[in-house]
Order: sequence, then structure tokens, then C-alpha cells
Amino acid sequence: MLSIRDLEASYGSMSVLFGVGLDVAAGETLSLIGSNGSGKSTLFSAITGLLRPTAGEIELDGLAMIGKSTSAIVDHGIVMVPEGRKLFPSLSVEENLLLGAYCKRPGEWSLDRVLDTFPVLKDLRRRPSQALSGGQQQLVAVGRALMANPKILLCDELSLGLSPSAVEVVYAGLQKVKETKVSLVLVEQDIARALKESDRFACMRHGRIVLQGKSLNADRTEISNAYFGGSHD
Ligand SMILES: Nc1ncnc2c1ncn2[C@@H]1O[C@H](COP(=O)(O)OP(=O)(O)OP(=O)(O)O)[C@@H](O)[C@H]1O
Repeated sequence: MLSIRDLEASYGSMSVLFGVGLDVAAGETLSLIGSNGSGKSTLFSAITGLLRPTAGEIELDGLAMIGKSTSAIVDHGIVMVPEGRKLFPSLSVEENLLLGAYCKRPGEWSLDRVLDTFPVLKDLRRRPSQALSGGQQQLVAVGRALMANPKILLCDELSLGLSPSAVEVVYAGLQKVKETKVSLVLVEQDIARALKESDRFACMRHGRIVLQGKSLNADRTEISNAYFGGSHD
């Protein structure tokens, strides 16, 4: 479904991604892990058209995405839940969700379906989003992205700044999304959580994918070496 090959990207003269290759299958959840500055957000920016790669290929179902505008990429089904949620704080939950339908592809997601998927939001739908807890706000951000009927959802640090109980609320909600046909790519700092929530993981370091594998029974020492750099570095 999503296929990335030999991707290079830079900010001005500073190269940041070096030959990144990654595949995400339909319905699959992939966790992207890596320390601060390893290039995870830059990869998301490249996939969503916010940053134009200098080389390589990004294809969704065989269709080239590089060179398309962000809104065209959303139209094709790649939607991001941005770091920090980026809700409109004074707008109601419902209004925030409806904004996600602005670039709506045809599909099954609707306001009612989002509220059925995240029932905690039902009674809160008329409240300003700023009146919600952090975990509830994060569900609104995920729900807003679902309103566009994505094929693949890129989630940038859903648990950032949330209490442990709020993190549980968010990932319990995400479980329902995983049961649908939507593919997920999760950037998650908590490695144990990243492995628990995904079918496969990819670890980035210094702008490269240095390890990929199945999340179930993944070798934690191998991941730790990839994440921090092993003794061979
Ligand atoms: N807008 C920008 N302009 C210049 N350099 C940038 C910009 N954004 C990121 N960088 C640099 O690109 C590199 C990769 O950063 P990126 O934000 O992609 O990493 P990350 O893995 O997402 O990190 P974090 O977990 O801290 O968000 C870093 O060296 C960072 O300083």
C-alpha cells in the first residue's frame, strides 16, 4: 500500500534522510521509533508533502506522491494526526471533527461513526475542545483525521504530554481504529508501547532505518543497540 524507496530529504544544505526504505501494508500498524532528531517527523513531512524530498520514491497503491500538494495527498488517503493535536481550542468537539471532513474522500467515516468509535466524545460533542482532558483531545484529533476517510493514518507522538491514564484512553480508542481497514504508522517514544501497539516496527537513527522487524517477541537488546547505537558504531 505505502511504499517508500531510497528517500532523501534535507533542510537547505543539511541532509536529514538518507536512503529511507519502508513499506506499510493495508490494515497494518507500523511503529516508527528512534531518538530525538533521528528523522521521524521529517519522514512524515516528506510523506505528507510538507517537505519535498530530494530523491527517492513514495507510492500509495502504486501512485507516485512526490510532487503532489498536501491536500492532494490527503485526497489520495494519507492523513496525519499532528504532534500536539493542533485542535481549534474554542471550537466544539463536533466542529473540530467536521473540519476533518473538509477534504473528505468518499468512505465509511462520518461524525456518527467517529462518535460511536470514541463514545467518550458523545456527551462532550458540544463542549469547546479546550475543556476536554488531554486524552480526550487526542481522540478528537484522531477522529478529525478519520473524518477524511484515510487509507493510512500517520500519528505523531499521540502520547506526548499525556498522563499514563490518558495514554491508556487514547490507545484503547486506537484499538478500535486498528480493527478497521485503516493502516497506521505510529511515532511513539515509549518503545514498549510502540511494540505493544504494532504489527511491525522500524527504528530510525541519523536519518536511516537501521532495524525493522515484527513487533511480537522483538529482540529488545537488538532494538536498544539500533536505537542508541551499538558498540560497533
Ligand atoms: N524545520 C527544520 N529546519 C531545519 N532542521 C530541521 C527542521 N526540522 C528538523 N530539523 C532537523 O532535522 C533532523 C531530524 O529532525 P526530526 O524532527 O525529523 O527528528 P525526530 O526523529 O522527529 O525527532 P523528535 O523525536 O525530537 O521529534 C534534526 O537534526 C533536526 O534538528
